[in-house]
Amino acid sequence: MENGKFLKFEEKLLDNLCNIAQKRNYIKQDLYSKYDVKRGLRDQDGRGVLVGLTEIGDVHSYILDENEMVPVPGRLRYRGYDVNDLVRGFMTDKRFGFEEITYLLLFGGLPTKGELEEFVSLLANYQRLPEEFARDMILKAPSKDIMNGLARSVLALYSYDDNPEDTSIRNVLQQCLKLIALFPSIVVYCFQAFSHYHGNKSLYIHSPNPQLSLAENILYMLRPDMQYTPLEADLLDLALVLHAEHGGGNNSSFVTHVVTSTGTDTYSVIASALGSLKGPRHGGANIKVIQMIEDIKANVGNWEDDEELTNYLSKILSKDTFDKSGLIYGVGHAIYSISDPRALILKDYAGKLASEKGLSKEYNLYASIERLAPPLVIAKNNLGSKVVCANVDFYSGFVYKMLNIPVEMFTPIFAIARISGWGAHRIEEIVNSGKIIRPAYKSVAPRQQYIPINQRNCAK
Ligand SMILES: CC(=O)SCCNC(=O)CCNC(=O)[C@H](O)C(C)(C)COP(=O)(O)OP(=O)(O)OC[C@H]1O[C@@H](n2cnc3c(N)ncnc32)[C@H](O)[C@@H]1OP(=O)(O)O
Ligand SMILES: O=C([O-])CC(=O)C(=O)O
Repeated sequence: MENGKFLKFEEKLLDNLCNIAQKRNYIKQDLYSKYDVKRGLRDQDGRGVLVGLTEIGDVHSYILDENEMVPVPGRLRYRGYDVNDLVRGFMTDKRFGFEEITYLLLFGGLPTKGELEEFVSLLANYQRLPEEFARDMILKAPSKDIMNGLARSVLALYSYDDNPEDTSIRNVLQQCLKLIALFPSIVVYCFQAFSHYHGNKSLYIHSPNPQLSLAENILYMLRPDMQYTPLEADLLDLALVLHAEHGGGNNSSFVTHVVTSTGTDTYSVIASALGSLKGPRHGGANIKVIQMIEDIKANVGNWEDDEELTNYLSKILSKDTFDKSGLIYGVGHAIYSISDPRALILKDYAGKLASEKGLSKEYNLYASIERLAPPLVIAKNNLGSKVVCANVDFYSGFVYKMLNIPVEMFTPIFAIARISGWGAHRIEEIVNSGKIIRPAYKSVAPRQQYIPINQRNCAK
């Protein structure tokens, strides 16, 4: 078929197939309650269905009072340590925290000074990509999406591993450590390829510097002149620590457990987790928040007017504007209610940086949305007495923006952090050699008699 004709035929056929797919895949919504399906793996009261045990991360958001859930300010613990205490610890001592927290997540205890030094030097030795990897796997097929480039690179690393299928703890640990060390270079090179081939900018490929922390290396490789300030490196390090882990039930860590439970290799597992994190309802929300704020700035005449802002937020919720998903990004959380402790920390730094950089008006816009959006989300979704708050993705992008980090890097930075948690969860799943994860789906399709092809009617 000639090209023009094919395009018309294709368009009509796809429209038709799309209608059929929509209609034939629809399941009557009342069947979910009839069969007591735990949609989204949630119980009636919104709590997640208990599907596993972990010692890695603990997310706390309510207490039970006479069997009633009472919301409390959110707490996050890594291996039993409160994240606020961990952050205070390394920031007071003026050292970088991400490597130490990675050690804690993987090995279950805080390292001594000597243990940390050995661990840091191991990571530094793992941070160089295989010879020609950047040229062959990243620069030759630049992706418009850095998460896509990252996942593709992770899968490609399988081919450079002499022992990719070995799922012994020793081998998996080494694979995870190598990936943790390599993620900054892969992400930055994917970004450089994107900005050169899709943005017409000069191409910079700086090798990582083994003397620098992981956070410093991101900035060092990202910047054409390799320069960054201590404050920029400290804040990026803090952000990495805050994003490193969130229990076994968050979508990407659960994916890590699910895919690990099949017995597959580390590269397949981490690529799957990356696919999960990229989603706008999960880690991809940090990019969406920035786009949403730009959209609000362009469409709301006076951001300081609560009424005007509320009207626009309502239009976002009713799918009339912005990306028409009906979501106010950066708001709401599967577990937190009154507050997400990470959002509180990031908000604090966002406020300080904004006043230094003359961006207080924009900071106030964020703060207004944080105040105005929750009641609107609650009303729109009939959530009754539920409490909704800003999540980690709400202020993180604003902080990155003030550190001059490009928006395309936001979710990949989340991945650079969260791979520490994924590595720990993969090892925990293997050590405890769980069953293959395989929940049930009830079939609600009516039984059908086979119809020979010449007696069938067209789909309507
Ligand atoms: C790192 C992270 O993953 S943090 C989360 C990042 N994601 C976002 O910021 C996207 C915006 N927020 C959301 O979509 C949701 O709050 C989620 C996905 C984070 C959590 O969703 P749930 O666990 O379903 O939360 P919850 O039970 O409180 O939600 C109840 C209802 O309110 C809706 N809702 C919750 N938050 C929002 C929001 N910000 N905007 C619009 N609707 C919302 C949910 O979609 C859900 O509707 P449904 O019952 O029709 O599915
Ligand atoms: O726990 C969740 O559902 C989402 C998540 O990963 C986080 O907030 O860091």
